[in-house]
Amino acid sequence: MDTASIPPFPDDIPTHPLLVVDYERVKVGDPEEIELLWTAATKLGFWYLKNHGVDEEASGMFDMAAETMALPMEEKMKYEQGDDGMSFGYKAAGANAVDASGMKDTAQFINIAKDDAVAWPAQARRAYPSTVNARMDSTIVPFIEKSLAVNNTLLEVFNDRLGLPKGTLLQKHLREEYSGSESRCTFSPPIMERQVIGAHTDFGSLSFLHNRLGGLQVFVPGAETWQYVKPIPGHAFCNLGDAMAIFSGGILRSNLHRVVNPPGAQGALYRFSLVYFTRPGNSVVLRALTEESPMIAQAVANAPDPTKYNTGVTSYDWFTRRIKNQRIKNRKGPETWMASRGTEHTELTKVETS
Ligand SMILES: O=C(O)CCC(=O)C(=O)O
Ligand SMILES: [Fe+2]
Repeated sequence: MDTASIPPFPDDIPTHPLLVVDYERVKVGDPEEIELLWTAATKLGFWYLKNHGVDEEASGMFDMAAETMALPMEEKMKYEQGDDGMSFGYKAAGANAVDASGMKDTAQFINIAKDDAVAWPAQARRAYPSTVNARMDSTIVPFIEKSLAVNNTLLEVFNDRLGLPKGTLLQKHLREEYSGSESRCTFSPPIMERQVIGAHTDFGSLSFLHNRLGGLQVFVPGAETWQYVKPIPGHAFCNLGDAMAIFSGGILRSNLHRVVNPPGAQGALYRFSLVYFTRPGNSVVLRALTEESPMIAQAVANAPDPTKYNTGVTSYDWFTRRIKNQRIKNRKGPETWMASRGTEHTELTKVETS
């Protein structure tokens, strides 16, 4: 998409402001910037990240997404992710529910496993359309490698601020271990009446999101309504997912968000978005790291429901359950949607059908 021709995000609709974190300053250990990141991560779990250095690779990924979405449907469906709870590959629009009533989503996805980028040119997890293979070397591997580096830097900051022994969080996100980590490109047509992606918290640890058009909304704790967050050129969005909320005993927030048709003049356009998701290794058990950090032990001791931080399941099980129960083909009734829920399940269930 020609970014210069994108109509501006309307200036007359309310948006939720996010803190702007400078990646370069975080990387060199600037204490003020780290404090800002910590505030963003503990209050809302969403922030802008500038100076991340991944814009060029992101731009290539948008091109790859356009090339892939333009393939004949029959070709794309050869790489469909299926109904067993795996998310790598292609997802057709309408394959997922967006709410308890079983309303269908409007987004197509092309998701590429971190494990396939690392193993390339060998295949680790699955095969992809020719448009993906053609850009593995030039675009996808560089995008995933850079995104991994950014997310790992942020994970190390959280590790230290949570009082965890050095390397504890990185150990749970080993490059060599298979995981649900992946890049995702989404593509959705201008449809006002339906949600693009239903309300959810992210399934893994850290999401690094590049948006050109609006449509992303957050449900701010204590607020009455969904609020747009505005894309700013050169700024990515970052947000934390369920695994970090659980590891930290709720100190870090995995906030609810959803995607609707972009507002204003942007609403007439087809929407692409791009995320890199860092998720824990498949074997990692999702539990609060109370033995590793007195701060986390304290947070769990003070939590209204400490049991929710001891899930008893691996990252693989958590992820598979959530993906699988979103699939329309697996739907039996509202209980299937409920079975797809993450850490927001207990506190914010009521907003999910709104
Ligand atoms: O497209 C977006 O703006 C966000 C996508 C998202 O929340 C997701 O894929 O988890
Ligand atoms: Fe998300």
